[in-house]
Amino acid sequence: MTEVAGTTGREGFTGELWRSIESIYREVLDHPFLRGLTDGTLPEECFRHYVLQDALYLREYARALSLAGVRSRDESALVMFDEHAVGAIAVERSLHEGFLKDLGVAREEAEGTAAAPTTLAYTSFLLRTATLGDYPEVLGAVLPCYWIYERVGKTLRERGSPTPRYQRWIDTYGGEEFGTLVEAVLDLTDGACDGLNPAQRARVMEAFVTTSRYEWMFWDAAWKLEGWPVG
Ligand SMILES: Cc1ncc(CO)c(N)n1
Repeated sequence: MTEVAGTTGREGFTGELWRSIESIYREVLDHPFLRGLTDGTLPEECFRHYVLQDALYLREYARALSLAGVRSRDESALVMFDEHAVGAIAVERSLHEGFLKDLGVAREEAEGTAAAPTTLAYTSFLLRTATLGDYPEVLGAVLPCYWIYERVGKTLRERGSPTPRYQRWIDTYGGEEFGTLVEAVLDLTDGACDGLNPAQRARVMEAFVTTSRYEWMFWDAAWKLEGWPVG
């Protein structure tokens, strides 16, 4: 193991969670959308689809984080998740001011964009789990949103991109600051899942795997310019 601290090679329950998605994560890194970000071949319309859908995603993700905070018994977790919810909204706004402006997408067009099937399915799953799941399951469901992006950000930063716009996107998630934040969520998850019985742990893992699948699907939907097949 080359990295001592950080979010790789973790022990404990979160380490187990990561090992359960290693094959999904490999498929994420190999996806043509992510390959295209770093070799510069990603068509602009796919990136545009991604950013428009991500703005919609982030609004709902912020709500799921806020619910995670409300559901926590721990005051510092409440503060942390609410800060992250604020952060997600700030990123959503910066997408409008940054990437969408840069891509020539007018605010009205962005606001008139409906959630694609995968965006709706993914955010519905997050919000359902955040409201109806047990608290540890909520943590399992939100964790890949942080962790996969952080690992993807670091890996893509190593690969680099010849396209300045794509490099800017990579830098959003590949920085040290995001890594520190993710580590705090990992530590919280390990603490909250300590003492769960095997059936409870299995449910946390199931939520973790489901979200990880949706992460792959989210990039895949942008790659395919996914829309509703009817209506
Ligand atoms: C789909 C998706 N997952 C995770 C993140 C990171 O917050 C994001 N911006 N978008």
